[in-house]
Amino acid sequence: MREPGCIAIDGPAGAGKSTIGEHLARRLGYLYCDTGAMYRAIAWLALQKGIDLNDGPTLGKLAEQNTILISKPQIADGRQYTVIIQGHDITWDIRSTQVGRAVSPVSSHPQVRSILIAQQRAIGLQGHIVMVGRDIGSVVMPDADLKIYLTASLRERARRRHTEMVERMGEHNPALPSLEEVMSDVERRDNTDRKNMQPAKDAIIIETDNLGIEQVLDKICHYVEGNK
Ligand SMILES: Nc1ncnc2c1ncn2[C@@H]1O[C@H](COP(=O)(O)OP(=O)(O)OP(=O)(O)O)[C@@H](O)[C@H]1O
Ligand SMILES: Nc1ccn([C@@H]2O[C@H](COP(=O)(O)O)[C@@H](O)[C@H]2O)c(=O)n1
Repeated sequence: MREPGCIAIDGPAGAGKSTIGEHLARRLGYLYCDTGAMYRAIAWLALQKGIDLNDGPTLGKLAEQNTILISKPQIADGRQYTVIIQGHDITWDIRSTQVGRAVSPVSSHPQVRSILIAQQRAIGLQGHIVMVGRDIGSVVMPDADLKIYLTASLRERARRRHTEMVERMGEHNPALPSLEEVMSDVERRDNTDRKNMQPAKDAIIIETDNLGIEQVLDKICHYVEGNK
């Protein structure tokens, strides 16, 4: 039996896709691709250029005409990878609250999706890869050998994201948003993303509210073993 060539991990914001995806790829010696970074890069560029986030055709052209380069981290500052567009290293900029608020409207346009999905498919077809996103198992790589859909309650996902911000920004930082603010941002994103984040029919759904990172990884590795 063969190893899975592509493992798709989908799910809503804060479900743990990037954390689990990166660890899993390292355990298996696979490539790791976070497709959310590509949508975020286009949202960042749209904000820089002052493009109307409702203007699908212009945003589609922006995605078509700008190459997003995603490479190994190179800089040891906690990044999972480096993202470059138009010569700018935007690895951390794409994690800002502004980009977080712009990315779902940008990704909702079919003109943007069709361009990025084609690029993601080309990456996925290289094989031996863990791809994380919203629609990897359902649309980008419908023939993926293993499809995982990670989820957790809205409150738990917001709590995780807020904890991460406290660690990064410090708990007395005046710019630190409250848990309620983080929760409403995550909820807004869920609502806009809903149409494009349905689990594939053959996805294994893992509820992670009561599971730690290692437990989720062990569960997925169990399915990887079962696929061999
Ligand atoms: N099972 C888990 N238990 C506890 N914390 C977790 C778990 N999985 C991930 N986390 C933590 O939750 C936070 C969000 O995880 P992560 O960034 O991987 O989510 P994501 O699904 O990729 O989110 P997004 O779609 O917004 O990028 C991180 O701080 C991570 O360490
Ligand atoms: N396959 C995907 C991946 C992401 N999106 C959109 O990008 C946003 C940011 O993704 P993160 O994983 O970095 O949070 C996300 O909210 C979606 O709007 C997508 O549509 N498809």
